[in-house]
Amino acid sequence: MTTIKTKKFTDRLFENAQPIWEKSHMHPFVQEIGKGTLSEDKFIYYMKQDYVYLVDYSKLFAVGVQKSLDLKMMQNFSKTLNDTIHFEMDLHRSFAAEFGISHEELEATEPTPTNLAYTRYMLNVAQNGSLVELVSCLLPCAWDYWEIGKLLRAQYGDQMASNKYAKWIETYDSEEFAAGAKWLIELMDQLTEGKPERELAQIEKHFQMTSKYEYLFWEMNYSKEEWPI
Ligand SMILES: Cc1ncc(CO)c(N)n1
Repeated sequence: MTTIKTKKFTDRLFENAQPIWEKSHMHPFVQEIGKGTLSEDKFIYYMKQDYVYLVDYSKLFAVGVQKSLDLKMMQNFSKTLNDTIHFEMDLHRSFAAEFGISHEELEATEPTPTNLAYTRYMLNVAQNGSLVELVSCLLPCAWDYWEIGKLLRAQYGDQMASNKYAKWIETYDSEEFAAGAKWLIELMDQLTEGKPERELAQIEKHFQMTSKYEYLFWEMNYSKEEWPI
């Protein structure tokens, strides 16, 4: 007897996003983190922008708590919120300390046009859309960072001892970070089960859009985008 494995909705999301994700994976900013050759000024710029990004990103999990369908889901959203503001942002705080940047300076960072557009897009969907639409915005951030963590470990794992950004790779390749990404993938499949194509297409639109913003974020860091006025 042969069993037919039905394709999950997240398999479709993953496959269709590959052209965008691959552009992120090949981006010089990502590759130079992997090699440890990225200039410190670019990395510091990124840590500061990412810190204020994560403040808003965390709020999406808080909206998830509010929109949860049951207590288990609430626990998962609040755990991921907690992991983001403590575990993940500790990475930024420890790199900042290494580079002589205070917590106050980190928090006072003015988001750039790209950063602001990205977080406003997600917050708008979170506040005006459904739970599954919110998850479609959260997912590429968590999933592709996990992919990048695994990829850089596979590509440059043998050079980690001399890489000053090793802690970054270790964070996104960690069990803790993977657990959050895996939970969001499962949640997406659970919430989309039996949904009509019209709704799936809307969800995929958010997934693709936030994937594109992920790419733009790498680009923004590499060019150290600033407000022109
Ligand atoms: C821009 C961006 N996307 C995703 C993550 C992973 O949480 C992050 N730290 N920053």
